[in-house]
Amino acid sequence: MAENPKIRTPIVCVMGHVDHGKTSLLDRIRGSSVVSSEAGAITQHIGATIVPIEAIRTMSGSMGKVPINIPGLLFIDTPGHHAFTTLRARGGALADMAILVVDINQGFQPQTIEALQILRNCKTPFVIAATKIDRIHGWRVNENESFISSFNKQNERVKGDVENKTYEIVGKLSELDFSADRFDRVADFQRNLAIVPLSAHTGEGIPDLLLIMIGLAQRYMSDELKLLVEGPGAGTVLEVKEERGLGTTLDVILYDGTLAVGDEIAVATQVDVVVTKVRSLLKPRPMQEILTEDRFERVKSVAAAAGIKVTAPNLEGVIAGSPFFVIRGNRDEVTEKIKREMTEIHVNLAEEGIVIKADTIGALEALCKELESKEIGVMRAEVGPVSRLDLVETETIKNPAFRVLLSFNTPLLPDAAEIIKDPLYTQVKVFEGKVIYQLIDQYVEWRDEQKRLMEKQRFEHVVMPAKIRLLPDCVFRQSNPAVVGVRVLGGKLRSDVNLIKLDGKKVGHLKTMQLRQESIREADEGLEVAISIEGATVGRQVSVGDDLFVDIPERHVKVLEKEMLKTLNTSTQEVLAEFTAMRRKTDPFWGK
Ligand SMILES: Nc1nc2c(ncn2[C@@H]2O[C@H](COP(=O)(O)OP(=O)(O)OP(=O)(O)O)[C@@H](O)[C@H]2O)c(=O)[nH]1
Repeated sequence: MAENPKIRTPIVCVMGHVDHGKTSLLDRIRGSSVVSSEAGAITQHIGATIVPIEAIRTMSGSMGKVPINIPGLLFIDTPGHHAFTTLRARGGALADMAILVVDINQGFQPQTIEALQILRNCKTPFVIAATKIDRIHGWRVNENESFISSFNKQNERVKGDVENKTYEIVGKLSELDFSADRFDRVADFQRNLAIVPLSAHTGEGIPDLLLIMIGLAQRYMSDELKLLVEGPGAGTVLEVKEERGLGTTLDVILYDGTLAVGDEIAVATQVDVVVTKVRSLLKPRPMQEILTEDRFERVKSVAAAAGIKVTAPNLEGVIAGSPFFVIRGNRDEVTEKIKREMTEIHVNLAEEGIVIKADTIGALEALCKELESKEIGVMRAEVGPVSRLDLVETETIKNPAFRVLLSFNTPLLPDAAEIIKDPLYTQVKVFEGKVIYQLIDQYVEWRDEQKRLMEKQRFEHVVMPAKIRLLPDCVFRQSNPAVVGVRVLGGKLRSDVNLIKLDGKKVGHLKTMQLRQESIREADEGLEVAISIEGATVGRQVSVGDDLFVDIPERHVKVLEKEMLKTLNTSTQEVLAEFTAMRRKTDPFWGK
């Protein structure tokens, strides 16, 4: 038995990219724990597997000599970050710790990064399981051995391969600001992530993984794991299931206190809180009794941490992820608490920002936190599918960059899907996705592109600096309008601008521009073009050989100097400097 029974079993969730081996790892851990325990020592659970400390000690042989006061580890059987974000306790993740599975041969994938972000935001301690080492070319299997012992038996090439692949993972993690190393080289587990190379198929490295998890829990989490065995049960609904002959049942992970038959309990439905009485508590039958009629074994009570099936009246409509509390004379307090947990997201909403919708409160919070870390404000965050009303409300957001709805893992209702097809109905931009960071990337890419387009439009209307010289023998018409040949000395000459002399005196309005009889809108430095000037007569306001500036309004100079300077070529920058120097001779603050 555990030396200190007051610490409860830490709850562990396995996460990682599709097909990287989450289920295989869980199966292996389950299988090995059955094999390593004395018959009957294993307690069966619903929706979860408890690996008792004795099993971990047996598996790890001499490695497991360290004093341990944690009763074991409880693995949630459903892997993935959806489970992680849906299963909540006290406004945070239900899982106390996590294992992030990374296929050592494939390295990081989109969902690996997403899981990392979720874990970082939830401040959940975790370990990296670098799986499938048995697939490394030339690997010699040493079934169920510790990683180090099996690694030392490999040839140099294989060793080098493992090292390189591990370093690739270290490198990727460092890009994401995590400091990590192979577990046996980590001195401070609070600062550095441990990477445990292992194989779910051969069991190599599994003892190391379990020991590291135990070590982490007992060194850094003892406070959080203090158990109130005597208190009323608190848990999270893992699944709502119809069972033959039993009706609607709840699979519950109890993380605190005790739960007994006859207890009054409170759980949430989509719209309300249900208070009901526990009819029975069920555990799966041990393997050897599987043939008996009843698939479940009835128990009178359970203490945390445990996975248990609960039957009771009125459970229809209860939702997975709901809080589960035993009521002991504090009914109102408990129902209020559940209502709060179901609706309250622990994030800061911004005054100006986008709208987000997600399938669960946990997912909503994860998305919100990630957006916050990227300094993207969220004005409204809600659980549920995207409705027409959501779009109508998003439409009222003034800033077009925020007139956006991110829909994470939740469907668009038909009426909403209908109107987003037609830009006449709604200008709301909707992004849908199942991977948080990809969803955010899509939005950011769109937003930056919109910004570029808007800037481009604005900049197109800015009068560009240019300096020109009237060429000799090129006066085609004296006046009304004057038509003359000019050379662009610098900058960018565009039509429809006012021309002035170098001392600021007005000349006239450059109306049109031609190059070899073709109308053009723009001429760069060095070009010789014919221009028409309204309001000027050659010989009066201007003469052949004169140099002229394009007159730039003061507020355009501000935009040019403050926002566009980097986009201007050297020649244009030089003309701008010359022009502003002329203006600032009489007014040093002109255009500033
Ligand atoms: N050789 C080898 N194959 C493995 C190992 N772990 C998993 N696999 C294989 O990899 C594939 C995917 O493994 P799963 O455990 O189903 O992966 P998963 O991450 O649970 O997949 P999803 O639930 O679809 O996200 C299966 O074909 C497994 O047999 C391992 O350690 N070694």
